[in-house]
Amino acid sequence: MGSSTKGRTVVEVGADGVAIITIINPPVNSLSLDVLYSLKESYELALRRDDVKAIVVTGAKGKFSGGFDITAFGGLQGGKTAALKPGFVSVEILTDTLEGARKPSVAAIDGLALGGGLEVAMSCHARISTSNAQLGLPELQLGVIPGFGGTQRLPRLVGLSKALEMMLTSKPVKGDEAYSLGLVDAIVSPDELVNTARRWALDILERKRPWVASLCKTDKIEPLGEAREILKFARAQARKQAPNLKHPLVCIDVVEEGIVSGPRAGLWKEAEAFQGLLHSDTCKSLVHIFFAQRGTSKVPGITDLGLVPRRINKVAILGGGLMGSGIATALILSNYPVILKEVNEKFLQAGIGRVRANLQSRVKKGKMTQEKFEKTMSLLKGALEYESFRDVDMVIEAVIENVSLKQQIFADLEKYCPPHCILASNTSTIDLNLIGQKTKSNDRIVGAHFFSPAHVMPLLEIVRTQKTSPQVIVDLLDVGKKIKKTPVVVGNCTGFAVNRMFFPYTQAALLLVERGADVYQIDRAITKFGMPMGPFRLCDLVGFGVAIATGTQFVQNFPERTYKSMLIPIMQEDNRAGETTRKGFYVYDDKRKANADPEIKKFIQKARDISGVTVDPKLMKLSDKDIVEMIFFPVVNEACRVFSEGIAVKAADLDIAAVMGMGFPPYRGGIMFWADSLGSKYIHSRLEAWSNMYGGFFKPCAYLAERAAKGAPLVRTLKLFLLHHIFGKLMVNR
Ligand SMILES: C[C@H](O)CC(=O)SCCNC(=O)CCNC(=O)[C@H](O)C(C)(C)COP(=O)(O)OP(=O)(O)OC[C@H]1O[C@@H](n2cnc3c(N)ncnc32)[C@H](O)[C@@H]1OP(=O)(O)O
Repeated sequence: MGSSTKGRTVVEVGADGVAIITIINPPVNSLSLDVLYSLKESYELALRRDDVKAIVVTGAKGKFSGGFDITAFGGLQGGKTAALKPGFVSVEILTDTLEGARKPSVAAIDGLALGGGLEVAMSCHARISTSNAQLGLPELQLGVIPGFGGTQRLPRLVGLSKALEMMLTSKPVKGDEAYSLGLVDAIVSPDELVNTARRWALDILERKRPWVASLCKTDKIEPLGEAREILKFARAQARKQAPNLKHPLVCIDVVEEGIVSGPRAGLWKEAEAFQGLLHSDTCKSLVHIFFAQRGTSKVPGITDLGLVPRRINKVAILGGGLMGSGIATALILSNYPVILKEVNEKFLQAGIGRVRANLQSRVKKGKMTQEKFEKTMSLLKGALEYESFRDVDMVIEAVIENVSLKQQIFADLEKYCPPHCILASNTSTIDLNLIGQKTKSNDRIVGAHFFSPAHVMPLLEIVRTQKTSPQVIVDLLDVGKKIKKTPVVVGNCTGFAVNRMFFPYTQAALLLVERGADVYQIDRAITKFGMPMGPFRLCDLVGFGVAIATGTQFVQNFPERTYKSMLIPIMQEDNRAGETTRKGFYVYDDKRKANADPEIKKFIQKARDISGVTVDPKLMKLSDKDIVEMIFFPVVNEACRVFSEGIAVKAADLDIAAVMGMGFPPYRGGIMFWADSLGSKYIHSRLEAWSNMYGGFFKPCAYLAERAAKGAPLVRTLKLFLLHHIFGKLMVNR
């Protein structure tokens, strides 16, 4: 491989006359431009050589291909890489060279065939797969559509409904399902894969098996009238599920073109649409999220030290409440033996019952067999004493947010757990230094902040103090990966990254309502923007008790920028505490459907009287855009503080924290990415103006002011940021 090339294919011709073309581009054999050119050359070579009778395409090291090289998107978008002629890959290489070849070819698929990878495989004349291989077209999760013929070939192989489902959900299918769908022609073990494929290719040549060009198949495509109905339904679903996204609709249009005007016309429409979507903001945002998510487990100064994660054989959890039982569920689901400790038998049984219910719901949904359920449950043991903690490697404390209780627990843990044991707390707000104050074990104390429900939500905030050892972080990152969480490593402060960024979200909403804005218009505007729910609906869901407890932490720690509204406490006094009491900002019917409640006007008036604020006519007729900005710019402001204080090392980590912890729409790229799309100057000027009108809550922080003054983006490159930090420290130390 030349030093400047990225990946290649190699050709090896066997004595049986079958040329094996292997894609080599670690780690996932992605299809870089170099790989694609090389694939074309390898095919041309195999077609030219008289000793080659048939062809097998496969991927090195048990992975067929993870699809088009996503790292190349940036270059194509920024014009640094010359744009490919539309149709160059889908028509010239895959259709004319591979599918149109006068020698048969078979794809031998192990590991994964995703996106462009599956599109290459579908251009071969047959596909052999292993049962565990993953096959899919997940391009829509990146804001584009399949661009190498997938929109045309997949419907012809598996039928329109299934193809649309696979593309619109981006969910791959396993080899076995692919076989039953007709996407692959046989399932074999990895050892037999290439040999079966080469035999299959020769059988095609000898007309013992059919020579199928997927693009010409018609048997799986529904008659036109029926197809139109399916497409209509898919469009309605896409509009409902993702009203802010255009590319799912483009995908459906492109599929339709192939059905109405023929696959060749479909290929051209696909090629043009792909080029257009590649340059969309949605694609740029989603590609950013793709890499940001993978970047969270790369922590400078921690994961680059060459430390190897230690084996965690057994975990203990303190507290079987909602959080503790959720964490226990997540751990046993990934085969960790768990001890769940409670203070008495009644609480213990309730905790174990919650874990059981979590697993049973998977059985009910058909996601788990009864046998697996029993096996998983057997990993959980209950305890009332610390005796069984003598051989645990990690403890996660998940008791109520009470500092002295936690201090006592950590002092006890130090006595009973082995000296190597990681002592983690699931606190969402309390300073970890305070929690560990009565111990000498601060190097192994760490925050493991899960989000509720812990066995479902994908984020794990790993909180390090200045004393937490890098080994402990590396260990916890590994556990996080094994239980399928996306970890974000952050520094220690009130609320850490997610809750700290999130607190202005509700605060801004309360401020606006007290000054005349409408509760329900705010929630509508925010959900239209793409949040799963608005701030008031969220308060109802979380419950007013929790909202008041966390709010108090922020009032105490950041008094200068906390908006002190009495609205929630006043409502709570009147026995409205959110969804659990069936009354909060909304009223809830038997089916838990939220309905607006005109009664809340009286509570708002009361809160207004206490704060002494008056209604501002301007805030009574805010546009949706104004609402989004007044709610989210304070969030951006806090994110800037979190970033500039070094609580998050990378701005991209905050993007992931916002998407996975707050439900910020990924297609807007996360909080900092979105802010930069609007510009620091604009955000600063808006905050400054509101700060003059409505007080310190909106005051832009120093970092935001500095970036705006320079007209610079909020996100500095990591290199510059680290230089700044190191240089700053040197200056302080002088
Ligand atoms: C024209 C075409 O139709 C357009 C396309 O093909 S677009 C691409 C479609 N393909 C995809 O969307 C697949 C994206 N990749 C994935 O879903 C997952 O990475 C995977 C299932 C392939 C592997 O998952 P997993 O084993 O958990 O490893 P994961 O950490 O995600 O990836 C391993 C590395 O491969 C990289 N990678 C994965 N897919 C890649 C791709 N298609 N291009 C470039 N790099 C890729 C990741 O960035 C990561 O790099 P890092 O180690 O430097 O962080």
